[in-house]
Amino acid sequence: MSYKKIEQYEEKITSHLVENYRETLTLLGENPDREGLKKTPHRVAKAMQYLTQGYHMDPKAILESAKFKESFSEMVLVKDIELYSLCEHHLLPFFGKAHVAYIPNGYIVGLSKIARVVDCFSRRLQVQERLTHQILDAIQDVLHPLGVAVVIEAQHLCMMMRGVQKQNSVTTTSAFSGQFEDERTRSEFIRLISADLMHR
Ligand SMILES: Nc1nc2c(ncn2[C@@H]2O[C@H](COP(=O)(O)OP(=O)(O)OP(=O)(O)O)[C@@H](O)[C@H]2O)c(=O)[nH]1
Ligand SMILES: [Zn+2]
Repeated sequence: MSYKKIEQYEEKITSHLVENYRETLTLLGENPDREGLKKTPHRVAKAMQYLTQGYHMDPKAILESAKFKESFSEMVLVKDIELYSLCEHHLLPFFGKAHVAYIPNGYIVGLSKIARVVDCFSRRLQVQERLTHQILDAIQDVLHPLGVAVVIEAQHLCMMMRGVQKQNSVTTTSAFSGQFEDERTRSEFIRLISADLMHR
């Protein structure tokens, strides 16, 4: 599809979303024509398209774009990558941090690309477990490293604002491959993500 055609297609989707959000406001008992709400359907449509833009991103292309041959073979850890996602059950946000490590096997990757892969999968409708595995699989498939580890700690607004209403619960999910399945390597990773090294 040409750039122009993609733009036209996206505008069409936006205008359908706007119509839907106008109707939603009415169904919720609001008047979508009152001053403060006039532009709201358009704003929400744009916001939701932004928050789900990950569907149009290719995580493998992101990683391939900065993959470098290198013989370094110690653990590389990018921790505290903030993430914002939407739970697929309620379309409410969940947010927190991802910690991602890999052990290179001939190739390293630009560090920012790891954070971009986290964004690429976060900006979709998700469950935290699948998000964790998708990040691991993308890195595994492109870099073929000796191992990958992903830990995500997140709070879910669907558990805080509604439903069970627990304000302080944090959900931790993890996925490990290769050398991280070994107890010693995994413990080293856990020690590093738990340590406040920057502030010593
Ligand atoms: N495993 C998993 N569950 C999630 C995630 N995000 C939300 N949930 C849960 O999805 C479940 C959906 O359960 P349902 O019983 O169908 O929905 P519900 O009636 O709205 O549930 P309550 O939240 O308990 O009121 C809830 O238990 C949510 O807490 C996630 O990332 N992973
Ligand atoms: Zn939810």
